[in-house]
Amino acid sequence: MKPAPLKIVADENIPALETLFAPLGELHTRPGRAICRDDLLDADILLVRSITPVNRALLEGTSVRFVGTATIGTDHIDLTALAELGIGFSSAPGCNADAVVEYVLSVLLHLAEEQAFDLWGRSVGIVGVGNVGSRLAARLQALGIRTLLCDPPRQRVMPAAQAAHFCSLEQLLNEADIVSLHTPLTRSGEDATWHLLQGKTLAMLQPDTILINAGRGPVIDNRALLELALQRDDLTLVLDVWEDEPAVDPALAARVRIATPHIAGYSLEGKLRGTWMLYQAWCAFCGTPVQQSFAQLLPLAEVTEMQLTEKAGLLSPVRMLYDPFRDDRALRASLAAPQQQQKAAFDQLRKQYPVRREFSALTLRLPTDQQPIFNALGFPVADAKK
Ligand SMILES: NC(=O)C1=CN([C@@H]2O[C@H](COP(=O)(O)OP(=O)(O)OC[C@H]3O[C@@H](n4cnc5c(N)ncnc54)[C@H](O)[C@@H]3O)[C@@H](O)[C@H]2O)C=CC1
Ligand SMILES: O=C(O)C(=O)[C@H](O)COP(=O)(O)O
Repeated sequence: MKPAPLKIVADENIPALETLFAPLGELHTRPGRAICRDDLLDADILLVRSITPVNRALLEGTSVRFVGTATIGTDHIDLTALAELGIGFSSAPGCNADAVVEYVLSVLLHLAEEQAFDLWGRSVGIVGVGNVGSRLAARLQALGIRTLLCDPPRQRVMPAAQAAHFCSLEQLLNEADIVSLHTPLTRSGEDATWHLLQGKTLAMLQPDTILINAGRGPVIDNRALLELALQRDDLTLVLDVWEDEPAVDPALAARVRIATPHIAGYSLEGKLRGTWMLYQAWCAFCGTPVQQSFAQLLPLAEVTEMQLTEKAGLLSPVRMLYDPFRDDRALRASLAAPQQQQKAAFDQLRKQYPVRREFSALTLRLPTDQQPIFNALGFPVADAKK
């Protein structure tokens, strides 16, 4: 008897499923929030994004053998239940880390222009120095911008010489002009990040601080943040993630300078890399050869080169690739809809997100003396065409 084809159940918003997973068996796509146990009774593989809670109730009694999440974050996955049920698992570590870094860099350059401050005179405190945080630090340091790093779990396991470059959360909040959060969301243990910033820690923010959260919403107590924002109009808040997603508190959004719908990681490269990593993980899990290539997934960018004159500032190529105010306007427009439609609108903005390319997709042609700084920002550079 012919073996039954593999059954793959996947979130419909995972790109490149047709290319990478359809050849492996029967592909069934579903809205991520609707995936339920009945869908999985005879499934082999479950592929999700961050909006599907994956736990014992979803999986027990099904035939799922492998779960993949096309995301960096794993706070929606009960890893203990998966291990106890003997189900293989993979996330996609680092898949969209560069996209998040570029979101933060773009936000900072846009705010520096809007508020007329010198970014080189400010220090950036990075909380969580993993894939995202370390890459952000590397680009800022290459640009010559001062960073403060806080990552107690990493610091504890480092040689003393390296650990000395790290500081406590309190020191960071006391000294940084800009605070950017890049921890996972964890709810237990000595490094738990749930409400890492709450009344007491939020009160440590220095005057005129820019606070960015492109990690997970509940890392900041959003009610405490609103209370603080109502008292302190010196703070500039940038939120990509919200405590009760897909709901956004309109009162908080009104106090936030840049409000975006959890899209910091949504570069085309980042999304495709996520699916690609799951495909590779599945092949490794079942010992089959990798038969596709990542290169085939990634289309050439619409614009691959840009000529810059001597006078061009850092913002011009950055803005061309990613303008965070575009996403801010779209989210605010969705908040004008009747309340019962707002959550669906948040999901819709993410589902229909326009193509956004990473800095690596755009080669800048510019005078030799300008090349190092643009290169430090993350762009490939080449000599200007005569
Ligand atoms: N807004 C978005 O679109 C995206 C958000 N994310 C979020 O960003 C998070 C971080 O991503 P990665 O850097 O790739 O993860 P990672 O796992 O590489 O790094 C996280 C770092 O945070 C540190 N950490 C843990 N607890 C901490 C604490 N209490 N204080 C300070 N540091 C702590 C860890 O030691 C680790 O070094 C993800 O877990 C995900 O939730 C990731 C991608 C896109
Ligand atoms: O990778 C992560 O972690 C993220 O936060 C993703 O960018 C979130 O994307 P979705 O899975 O929610 O589409």
